[in-house]
Amino acid sequence: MLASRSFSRLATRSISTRNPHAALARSESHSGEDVLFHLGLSSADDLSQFRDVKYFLTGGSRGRIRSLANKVATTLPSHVTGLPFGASPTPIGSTDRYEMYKVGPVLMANHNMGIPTTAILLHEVTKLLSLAGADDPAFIRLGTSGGIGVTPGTVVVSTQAVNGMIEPSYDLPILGKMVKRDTTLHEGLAAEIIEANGGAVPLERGMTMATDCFYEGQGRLDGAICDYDEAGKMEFLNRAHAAGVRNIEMEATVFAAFTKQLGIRSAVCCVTLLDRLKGDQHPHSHEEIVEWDERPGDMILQYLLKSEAAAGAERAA
Ligand SMILES: O=P(O)(O)O[C@@H]1C[C@H](O)[C@@H](CO)O1
Ligand SMILES: O=c1cc[nH]c(=O)[nH]1
Repeated sequence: MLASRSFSRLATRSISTRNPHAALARSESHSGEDVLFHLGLSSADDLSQFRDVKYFLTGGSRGRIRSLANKVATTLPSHVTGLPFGASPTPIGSTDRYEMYKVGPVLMANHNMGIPTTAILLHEVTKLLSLAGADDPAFIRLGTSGGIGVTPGTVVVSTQAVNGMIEPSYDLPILGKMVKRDTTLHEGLAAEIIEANGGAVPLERGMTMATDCFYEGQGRLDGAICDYDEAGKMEFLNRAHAAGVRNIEMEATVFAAFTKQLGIRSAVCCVTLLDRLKGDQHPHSHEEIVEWDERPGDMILQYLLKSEAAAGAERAA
């Protein structure tokens, strides 16, 4: 039995940006509107359809997000999605850089690969939801990763993100100075996701390392350039494991730091496609990889169902 208190959504607050110069920047745009350039939307559009967004789900691949949007549409009850039976979600805005869907209170978009494209999406989606006046939406990244000492197919629900130096920090050069930001994730949201999963998808808690390179940054020996050896790679991976890192991907630091800075509840849930202590190339079948790729999304569907049921019960009480 779920403690409905842990899923409570009654005490909410609007998502907000933190930029005292926003009005000035807007007055400089040729039409006076705030353009969300990569989403293909602007403050001049009717953004009221985003006011009810309670969850923003993102992951690298557009195919994963498209498939997730369809699953959300068929899994959540129609009084939540607002979609007629059999309707398929269609992309919103420009699909040139990102593909974005909205199904009832669930907004979904792919972020592509790596920190820079994820940062752009986070800025523009946060501005979008702030302009729309959305209340306290949770941001969740659903991705793939390389495990460290973890059985492939396991979803790691991150406790904290660390950078490629195994430090709990997102480092961004701003105005010629290195700015370091805290990468702590929201404990309560992770606990709700794990509780809702109820053991259906194999999961572990652990730190997630985000690197700026899939090959050298993750200590792979199979890139086009490699200036270290097997012993150096294993020393790095074992050091990361000893520090509590259980998987490696390429976005968790910016995701954690950005959301933490704006007080947005966030979680990172990435399935491990291989155990990096055993190799660098994906040794598993295409079918297994496809099935594992969907696991974080399937886990989050359970969370959405429980969270929406609790919200409905609270409204009725
Ligand atoms: O969400 P995805 O599966 O894209 O996350 C990981 C990290 C990189 O974006 C990519 C590398 O293969 O997969
Ligand atoms: O090893 C892996 C697998 C997926 N994504 C990564 O970043 N690394």
